[in-house]
Amino acid sequence: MVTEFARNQWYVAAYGHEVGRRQLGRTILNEPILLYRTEDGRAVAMADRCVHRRFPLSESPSHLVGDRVVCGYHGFTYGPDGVCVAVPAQQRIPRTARLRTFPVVEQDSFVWVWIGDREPGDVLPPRAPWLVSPDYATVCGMEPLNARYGLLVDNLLDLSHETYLHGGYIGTPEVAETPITTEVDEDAGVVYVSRHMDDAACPPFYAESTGIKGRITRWQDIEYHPPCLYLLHSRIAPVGSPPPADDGTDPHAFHVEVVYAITPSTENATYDFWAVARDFALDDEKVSDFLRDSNRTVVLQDVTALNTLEQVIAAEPDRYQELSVNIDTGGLAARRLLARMAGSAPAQTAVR
Ligand SMILES: NC(=O)c1ccc[n+]([C@@H]2O[C@H](COP(=O)([O-])OP(=O)(O)OC[C@H]3O[C@@H](n4cnc5c(N)ncnc54)[C@H](O)[C@@H]3O)[C@@H](O)[C@H]2O)c1
Ligand SMILES: O=C(O)c1ccc(O)c(O)c1
Ligand code: FES
Ligand SMILES: [Fe+2]
Repeated sequence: MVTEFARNQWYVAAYGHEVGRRQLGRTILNEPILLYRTEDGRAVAMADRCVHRRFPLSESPSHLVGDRVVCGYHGFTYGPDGVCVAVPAQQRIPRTARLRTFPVVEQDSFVWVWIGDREPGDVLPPRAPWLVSPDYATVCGMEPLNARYGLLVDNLLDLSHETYLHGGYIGTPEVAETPITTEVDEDAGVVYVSRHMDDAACPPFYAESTGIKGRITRWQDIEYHPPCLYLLHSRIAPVGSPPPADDGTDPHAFHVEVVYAITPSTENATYDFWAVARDFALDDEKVSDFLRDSNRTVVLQDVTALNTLEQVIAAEPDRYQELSVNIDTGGLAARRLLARMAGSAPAQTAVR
């Protein structure tokens, strides 16, 4: 699986609601990053290391004064552009006293940062509009993973694991039993994996939230925008319901957009951002509470499994042998695109 990082890409650093008038520290692609919001509401990102003696500016007693951040060790003070504006006991400020800043885009409830040695230019992060749409109700969270990000990519691109890891929540026998189709849009660099189950058991995650009592038609349409954004268009309808109409309306079905942002922190740590947006029961707080708790449990089941796998793989000699089968085609396509983005040849593994 993939461990090299794709640089010159957008990565989710935080939810917008996490970035405010107190400093937040996140490490992304091994870069310690300080995040905070200026008094006029702009999210800023800069190196989380004082140029003087490396004290972290996200850690107390470092603190904000207006839009400036004051280092908590000897008082070096920096503006939101990273430039040092004051050092203790002298007027002269060395020209080199400045923090590297990172381009920031706030979009679809995420704070995205650009990590690389080039500027993003007009490249924007991929979209997840449901998370801020009035036509959807969204619950979200983030779990830190003590595992390399490629393990989470593999996990999310192959949902057959739901039958085994997530029984009683989102898994049923039909998920692992139903074959998938995989397509890659090479130009856009997007991987599509679809699994359409015509007649399946309805897992509690959907039975409780939609109120459906019997068996269902269940579509899982994955759209992975490497490196960071994963979308699962989930369509649930009572078995035998009509498909979406030609004009795109789909009144007989329930739709859930399951969004993950996979942000590598270090070689063996990852931020696992998750969000579940639904187009039904919009004002029902009980449904929101249920989906939030249920999805957090699902995420923690994956976190536990992937943390275990990380220990196993970290202890294995390099070039250990994997065996891939049909369910892995999406994950292998993702690895190929990620390796291309990271500028390295993908490790070959034949699908048998
Ligand atoms: N899925 C693929 O294999 C594939 C391949 C290439 C390009 N694309 C492009 O990706 C995008 C999505 O493709 P797709 O095949 O998933 O789209 P689709 O229109 O076939 O719908 C599939 C998914 O979209 C959701 N959906 C359908 N009607 C909806 C409605 N009225 N409201 C809310 N959700 C609804 C359902 O959850 C369903 O799982 C499209 O722009 C398509 O052109 C998809
Ligand atoms: O397949 C699903 O429906 C589904 C729902 C919630 C998740 O967090 C997920 O990973 C998959
Ligand atoms: S380490 Fe920041 S002022 Fe000394
Ligand atoms: Fe999972």
